Amino acid sequence: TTTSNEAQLPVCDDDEATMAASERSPIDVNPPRGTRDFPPEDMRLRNWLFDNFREISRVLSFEEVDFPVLESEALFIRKAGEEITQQLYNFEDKGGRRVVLRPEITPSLARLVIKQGKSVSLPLKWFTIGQCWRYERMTRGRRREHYQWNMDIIGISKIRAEAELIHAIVLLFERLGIKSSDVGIKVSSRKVLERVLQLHSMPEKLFAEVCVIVDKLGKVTREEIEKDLISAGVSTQAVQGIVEVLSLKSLSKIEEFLGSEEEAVADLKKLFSLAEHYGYSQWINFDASVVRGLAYYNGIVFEAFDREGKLRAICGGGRYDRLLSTFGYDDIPACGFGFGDAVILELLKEKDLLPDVLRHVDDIVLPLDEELAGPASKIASSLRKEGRSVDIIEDKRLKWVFKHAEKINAKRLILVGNTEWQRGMVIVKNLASREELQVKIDEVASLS
Ligand SMILES: Nc1ccc(Br)nc1
Repeated sequence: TTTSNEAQLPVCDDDEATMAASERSPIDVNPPRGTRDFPPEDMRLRNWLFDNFREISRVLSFEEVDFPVLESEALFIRKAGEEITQQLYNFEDKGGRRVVLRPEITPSLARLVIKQGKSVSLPLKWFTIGQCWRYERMTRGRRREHYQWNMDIIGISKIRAEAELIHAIVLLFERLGIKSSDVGIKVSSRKVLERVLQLHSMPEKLFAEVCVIVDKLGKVTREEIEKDLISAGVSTQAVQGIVEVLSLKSLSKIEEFLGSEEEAVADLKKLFSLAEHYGYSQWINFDASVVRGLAYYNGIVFEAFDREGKLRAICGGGRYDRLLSTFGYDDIPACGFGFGDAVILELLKEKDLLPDVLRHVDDIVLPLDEELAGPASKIASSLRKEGRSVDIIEDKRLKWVFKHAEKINAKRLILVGNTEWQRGMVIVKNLASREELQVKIDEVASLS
């Protein structure tokens, strides 16, 4: 009851709970717009892909790290007009802090490198697989989250770092059955563009914004790109210089254009030479139009693409030697890549390379009567302690159990029956050979 000066309390949980289900308006059971659920069959495929990411990270001797999906918005405030910063999933938390669901991993990794400071010895080779977010108006109906495998090398200024990262990507493709005839990796260096701007006396501060604009090549018209460059303050001569250099189709043409002393040329020659020794030359090719869309790259950049040109970039990355100073700290040379979980699966589907990731269980334990629930538990427990996966089934007819066993690819069916139990035995049915044995209870677990 309430006195006159007490506000009428809202309907309390009990009332809500006692309301008949039919009176509640049903909640929407779909996940939030642009996000995905992973039911078992999708989760098995995702785990299969991530296990491959982990295996390549292992053979490259990278260490796994992780970061919060929630980050300070300050980590991603950049002025270069990147799509990624224009689509921040940002908000103010209950403490009034400006936070984001991270759109990428690299800034978090840089933050941890800074935080760990002198306590870690360089070089660092870190990897992670993490969910990244963007808030895009759903007009385009694109996803708002995806998982990215990130590999980063911190503290190596030599081209070895880029060569190692590309090796990881190539090994991953080969491990998944993808061939160099299916996929290529375009390689260039932002130092090419940087030099063109210098030759046209363009201010250094325009560099990042120019790269972000030029990255739209192939996505928007050339006219739009030229217009954006002009409005960013690039002179018409510099725009022509950019257009000319981006159309050069070979490293030798770049060398002719910039001169063989250019750092960009030396870097790229070194990378292609190392590629020969790694044995992955057939996977990479120079393409001056590759700049990638992140503001902080300053050197070699690369991206993998399907040669049929049906899909978006499969992965991409590059050198970012000057990221840490944008956070107010001393720079440390770094490079890395991000590899999303979506395009690769589209490619594998296209190439009919998706695996059959079926559910597998070792044993089904079936008590044949109610009062055998305990004995069945004892059997299951002993099997599980031996590391066998066990599915205890109750209240199901044998016909259903055999169907279920086939669906989950069970190896054995263990029937716990009264008569046998009284004699200290159970029935073990090998579902592949159909062989049936009576086995002593304490020998079931050791029987493989
Ligand atoms: N950066 C980013 C985040 C989320 C998705 Br989906 N795509 C790109």
